[in-house]
Amino acid sequence: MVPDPILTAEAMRAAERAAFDAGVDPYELMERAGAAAAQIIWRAGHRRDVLVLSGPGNNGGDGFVIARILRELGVPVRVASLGDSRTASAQRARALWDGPVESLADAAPAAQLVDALFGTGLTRGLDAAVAERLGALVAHANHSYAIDLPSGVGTDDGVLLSVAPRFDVTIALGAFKPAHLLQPAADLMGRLVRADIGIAMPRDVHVLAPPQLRAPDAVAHKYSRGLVGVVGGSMPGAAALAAAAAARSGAGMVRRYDASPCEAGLHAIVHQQIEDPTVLGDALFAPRLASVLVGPGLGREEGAQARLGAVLACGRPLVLDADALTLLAGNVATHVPAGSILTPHEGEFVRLFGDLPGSKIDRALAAARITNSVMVYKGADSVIAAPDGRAAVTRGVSTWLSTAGTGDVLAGLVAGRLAVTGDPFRAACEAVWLHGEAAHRAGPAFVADDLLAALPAAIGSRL
Ligand SMILES: NC(=O)C1=CN([C@@H]2O[C@H](COP(=O)(O)OP(=O)(O)OC[C@H]3O[C@@H](n4cnc5c(N)ncnc54)[C@H](OP(=O)(O)O)[C@@H]3O)[C@@H](O)[C@H]2O)[C@@H](O)CC1
Ligand SMILES: [K+]
Repeated sequence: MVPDPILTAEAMRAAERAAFDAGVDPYELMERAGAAAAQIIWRAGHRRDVLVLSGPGNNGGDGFVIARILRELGVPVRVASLGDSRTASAQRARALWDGPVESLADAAPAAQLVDALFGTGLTRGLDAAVAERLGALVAHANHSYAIDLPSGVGTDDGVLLSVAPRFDVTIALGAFKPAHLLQPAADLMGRLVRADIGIAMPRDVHVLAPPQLRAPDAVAHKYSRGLVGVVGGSMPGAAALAAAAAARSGAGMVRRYDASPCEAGLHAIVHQQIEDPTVLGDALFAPRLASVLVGPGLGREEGAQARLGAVLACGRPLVLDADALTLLAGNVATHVPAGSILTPHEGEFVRLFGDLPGSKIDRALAAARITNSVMVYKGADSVIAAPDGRAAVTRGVSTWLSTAGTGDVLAGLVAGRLAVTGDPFRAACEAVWLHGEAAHRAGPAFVADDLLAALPAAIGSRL
């Protein structure tokens, strides 16, 4: 499956320039964008009156194309603008609109509202009066559509430059932009649709796509399918959740190494109680271990630090989560073996990497480069980033995942998929997708344990 690209405003302009260099007429691109958006609005099936708000740039130009096409389709359309159109393409689109143009301040509401005020060219927040008028017109409409982006959001980082309303539908032109996926802007998008405008684009940064998984082959055995080690510590519950997720990830076998006695858990999981970090280190040198997870339930006391040290020295592919990340603060650049996977949430990320500049995608990529490892930067808008510049961003993840233990389940899944695939970026992407899919299948108000039962079906859906 070809993943959906995510481009910054500058990368989008570069793709646009490349299309022009290849012979595409600049106005033709605006026609394509406007026509694609008009078709989406038309097909949404609401043919009641439309008010198109048109800004000074090319986003406003798209608005005039949309207005003209919808009117040709028989929809009653009015246009309100913020003033003159400033680009050649927008002026041409405006000239082809043969209806009146009202002022934004005076325009009466309509059943359908199209926001074509600002897109990727927005550099600062809207004037308060404009933002307020936009909000009022959206609130009045039964159906609202944002063209490319809701006016007021920062394209590249998803911050709100001014107050912006929530739309029913957002039509991303050409590519998704970071704001479509990153919070808080992502929350305003409503149903997010991408309109193809037929230009080539890089896909290093993309929306997390459903993975293509494989059933074990005929000669598979438990070791060839991947042996996962889960190193726990003083709190066995979190390690038990992680180990159970690893056991249902498609891996062949899971071994737990805890400091304390193990309470009853899955019989399929082998448990070893090892308190001495030297003995733990020796156990982890087992050549068959295809991945080792440490962090869930590790604790933060001195003994935990020693156990973490044994893991960092073991030479197996690592997944570092939870307490392991807290213990690594201050040493992350020097102590994390290259090729590991780190799974920080916001607080852990800041403790590890401080105040890195840029969007969440930029920060995840920078952290991946600093550690030469894959980053799973968790949240409502999780970003998976690799040191080579690839990144995948989640979309539409269940908000019910914000409950205790779901991070432990994800960490176990990541370790499991790492044991299966041997490829950190791919493993992280597969695990994050399966985790989100299991959450959808678990429905509302689930507990982390319920995700475990949903995992086999989530895997089955991608075979
Ligand atoms: N790239 C592509 O492939 C394609 C792109 N297309 C479309 O083009 C859109 C990008 O167009 P764009 O670059 O003209 O920017 P846009 O968002 O319309 O606004 C810029 C204007 O607003 C102004 N301005 C900025 N902030 C302001 C504020 N707060 N309050 C007031 N004014 C403000 C700014 O002026 P200045 O900052 O200089 O004052 C400038 O005049 C993109 O989102 C998509 O819809 C498609 O047509 C075809 C394919
Ligand atoms: K817009």
